[in-house]
Formats: sequence, C-alpha cells, structure tokens
Amino acid sequence: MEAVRASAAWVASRSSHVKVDMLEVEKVVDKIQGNVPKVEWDFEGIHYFDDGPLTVQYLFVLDALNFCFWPDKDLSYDHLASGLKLALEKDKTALDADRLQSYTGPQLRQLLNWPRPLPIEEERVRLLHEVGMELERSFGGEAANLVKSAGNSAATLIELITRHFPGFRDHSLYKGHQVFLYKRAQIFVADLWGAFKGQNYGEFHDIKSITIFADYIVPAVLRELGILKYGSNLSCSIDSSSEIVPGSEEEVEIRACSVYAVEKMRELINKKFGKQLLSIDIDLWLWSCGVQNMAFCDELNDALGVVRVRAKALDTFGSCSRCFGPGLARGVSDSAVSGRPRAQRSQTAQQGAEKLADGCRAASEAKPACTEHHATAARFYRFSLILPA
Ligand SMILES: Nc1nc2c(c(CN[C@H]3C=C[C@H](O)[C@@H]3O)cn2[C@@H]2O[C@H](COP(=O)(O)O)[C@@H](O)[C@H]2O)c(=O)[nH]1
Repeated sequence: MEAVRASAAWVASRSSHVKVDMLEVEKVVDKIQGNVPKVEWDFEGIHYFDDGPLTVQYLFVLDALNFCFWPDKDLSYDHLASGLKLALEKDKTALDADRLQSYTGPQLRQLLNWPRPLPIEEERVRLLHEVGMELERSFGGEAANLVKSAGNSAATLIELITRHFPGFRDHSLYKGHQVFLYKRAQIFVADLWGAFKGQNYGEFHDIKSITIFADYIVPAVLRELGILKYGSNLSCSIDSSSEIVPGSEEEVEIRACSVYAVEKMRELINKKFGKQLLSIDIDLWLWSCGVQNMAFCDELNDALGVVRVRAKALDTFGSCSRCFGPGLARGVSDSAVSGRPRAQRSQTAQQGAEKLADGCRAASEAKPACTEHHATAARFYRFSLILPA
C-alpha cells in the first residue's frame, strides 16, 4: 500500500533508535540468491476454509482480533485461528453480524475455548461489536460484500476497511507526521489472497501494492538477521523484555523500519536477480521463521531446509486434527528447543516427531477433538519442523 510504503520510508530516513543496515540486506539477498522459500498460507493447518463467504467472515473477524498475544505466555495466534475455526464448525452462525455485536468478554473466551481473560479483552470485545455493527449497517452483515465492493483492488479494500472500521486504523504520529502501517487490514487482504489462492474473493490485480505486516515477530527476525540495528537503549529495553510503549518513537521506528527493510530487500532482489517478489511472500517466510524458532534465522541455508522438512512433516501430521495428548507434545517441544547442540536437537526433534505421530494416531482414536491440545501440538510443529532432518 502506497501510504504504508511512503510512511515507512519517511520514518526510516529520520529514525534515531533503529537503523536498516543495507549491507546486511544485501548479504541476505545474496545468500538466498533471490529465492525466498515458498511458505504455504495456512502451513499450520489451523484456519477455517470452505471456499465461500463464510471464510471471508471468518478471516475478517480473525484479523480484527489479530494482535497482542504475548502477555500470556501460553497464548498465541494459533489459539485465535483454531478457536474461531472450531467455533464456526460447531455453529455456522457464530460470526454472524448480530451475534458479533452481543459478545461479552467471558463469551469470547468461551468461543475461543480459552480458560482465562484474554490480553486487552475489553478492546477485543469492542472490536467485535464494531465489526458486527458496521457490517450490518453498510454491508448487509457480510464481510464478503465488503470485499466485493473493493472491485478486486487490494488498495481499495484497505481504504474501505479503514474508512468504515476505525479499529483497523493503524496510524501513529511520529515527529509531527502521521504514519500509516495498517498491519491488520493488510493481513486480511493477504489472508484472502492466500486462502482463495488469488481467485474469487482473493483476486486482487494490485496485490503487489501490499507491504509486509509490521507486527512484533518480523522485526525480531530482521534483527536476528542483522538487518535491523537497535541503539543501545532500545537494545537494552528489548533484551530485558521491557515493554515498548505503543505509539512511542521506538515502536513506530521498529515497525516502519521493518517495512522499509523488506521493501529494500525486494528492490534488490529485482535488481540483482531480475525477480519480482511480493512482499506478502517475504512476510510469510520471515514470520513463519520467527514463530518457529528464532535461532535458525541466523543461517538462511537452514531456513531453506526448513521448508522441505515442513512439507515432509505435514504429510505425517497434516490429516490429523485431533487431540495429541498435552504431556507428550509439551515434553517433546520443551526438549526440542532447549539449548543443546544443533545435531542433538535435530535428532531429538526427529525422534519427537515420530513419538508425536504415534501418540497422535492413538489419541485421535481414543479422544474427541480438543483445540487446546491441538494448538499445543501445532506450536510444537513449529519448533520441530524447522530443524533440518
Ligand atoms: N507479519 C505477520 N504477522 C502475523 C502474521 C500472522 C498470521 N498470518 C497467517 C497467514 C498465513 C499463515 O498461515 C499465518 O497463520 C499473525 N501475525 C502476528 O504475529 C504475532 C503473533 O505471534 P505469536 O504471539 O507468536 O502467536 C501477532 O502480532 C500477530 O498479529 C503474518 O502472516 N505476518
């Protein structure tokens, strides 16, 4: 999106806490030889998809709530995606516009099968109400109509979303200048594109206008790669896990410089290797790398290996969406990410994957579906899959 791209460049040129290291951008581009590993949308197997308008409704609600999972160490994006999916599978009307307007905090928790208050729960409930109310008022209750009214333009869809739904207006004031990052509105477009494979509700003639999505995972990956450099005060705050205040210069710089760095990466790939990549594809690669295991992002060759391993592992587990047994999944996942030497870790994960597959087969016969355990297992995947076999 042009407003996001221009904002990111504006901030990056004035940034004082964060710098984009162009030499490191070039090193990464050379190392991957312009080939960004293809990561499939829904590589985790946790999203609802029925190829129709209900999927659009699901994705819109999902992305309305797609922020801030970290304050609860057990909660992740997976819980939201798989929780809403299960809720829809149980009751196709769960995300109808009138229902969205009446959810309370405890009801939202129940919908997601989450046992305690969600981070920023009141705001999440407010967003649900806003989405339900505006969908009903302007789009006949259906997010699919919102998408249709954008006429296959990603930029128009983002304009419509941010005009009608204030909760998606991801703006900040930086050094007296308004900057636009539109993380969740852009993720929604990318989700449609990914889920519908660029067809039907996912067809956008200007999909290349979308930038990456400035969340808290991609910047961590870019920092690990050496592309983002933080000043010493910011480094200390982040390394000691202090909270970075929303809207602060630091926060805006981290997010905007991430967008800018990937735009530069894309330009360089085009210049050196003649390839026109979409920021969406780079985002999904970096994000999947980040949520799987940061330690592996320092060696991009490993990352290339990751995708192969993932594809193989999904063959093993992909068809099972039943309860895996929490003890097994947890135990294995803890050992897989402990600080052991790489060769040993790979072996542990490999054995873990086999054990998990056995447990999974047994459990799926013995127990009914269980979102919470499934999410735990999915998180384990994310650790195990990136370990080279
Ligand atoms: N840049 C970027 N950020 C993304 C996503 C997604 C999910 N995209 C789905 C689309 C296709 C795939 O199959 C994905 O499942 C979530 N996030 C952000 O991550 C954070 C959650 O992290 P943790 O607390 O560890 O669960 C949180 O800020 C959330 O908003 C993405 O794609 N790109």
